[in-house]
Amino acid sequence: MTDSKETAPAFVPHDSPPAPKIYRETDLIEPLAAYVAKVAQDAISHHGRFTVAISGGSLPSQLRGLLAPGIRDTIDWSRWHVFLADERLVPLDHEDSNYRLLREQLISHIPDLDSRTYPIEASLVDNPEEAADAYIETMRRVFAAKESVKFPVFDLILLGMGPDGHTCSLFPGHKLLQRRSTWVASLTDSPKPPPQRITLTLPVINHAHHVAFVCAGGSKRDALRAILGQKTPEEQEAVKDNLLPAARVQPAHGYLVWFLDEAAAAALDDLEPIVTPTQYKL
Ligand SMILES: O=C(O)[C@H](O)[C@@H](O)[C@H](O)[C@H](O)COP(=O)(O)O
Repeated sequence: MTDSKETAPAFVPHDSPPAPKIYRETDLIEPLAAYVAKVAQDAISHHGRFTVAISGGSLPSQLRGLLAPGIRDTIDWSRWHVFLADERLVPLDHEDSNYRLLREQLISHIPDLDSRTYPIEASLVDNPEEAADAYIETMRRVFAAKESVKFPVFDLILLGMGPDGHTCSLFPGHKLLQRRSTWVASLTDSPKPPPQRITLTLPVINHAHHVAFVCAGGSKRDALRAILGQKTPEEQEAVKDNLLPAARVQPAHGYLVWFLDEAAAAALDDLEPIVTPTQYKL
């Protein structure tokens, strides 16, 4: 079903956040690029810059539509500030590095964007806690946050989700899901390798103006149904027990959207009209 009245991304906080919007796309690349470009443009018009945090996995490559000439040239890249939503603690040129991936797929194609992209401190990859603290300091510099400012407010956080419902490096049942005040946390027991990582915490994610999940493929079927469908009592318990971290992503005053390809959206087909995926329109 096509939604012809797409609302423009906004930066005015909501008192009560709207229900998540679910976009179903045959190919995610173009609509995702159009969406990110629009959120960026609106952020820059509203407050002069665009702060974005981006996860790893397949996400950096799904952002390649931003480099298509018709989109790339419309973006004011000089106002972008790019963070890693989570990062594996490996050298920056390591094949597992999310920064390396993002740099190769996007950052290195845009002149000077590297100077406004914030990788982890390379010398701290063997010191997870210090790496997390150093990343908080980096964020504080960019967000100019005084000690009294509780959380940074990203314009956009782009996330993937694993088949187990993990997002960022927040894994089912992990104690990091309880963090209430830390901006960035470290872990040394990630079930998805490599085990040592840092990650934005749930309160930071839930303070963002916009959060978008990008999910492709059928492997996430069960998690998608549990999160976006009407929940069975068991699924409601699982959310309470932190077994589906992605279900805990609920921006308090912002917008949440899901970009699903056909294979992922098919998991929701028999849930209509509870869940009606639409197409993204500018
Ligand atoms: O560093 C990581 O491993 C990621 O940030 C992780 O949270 C990822 O986003 C999901 O596992 C989905 O990955 P895919 O998009 O590749 O399925």
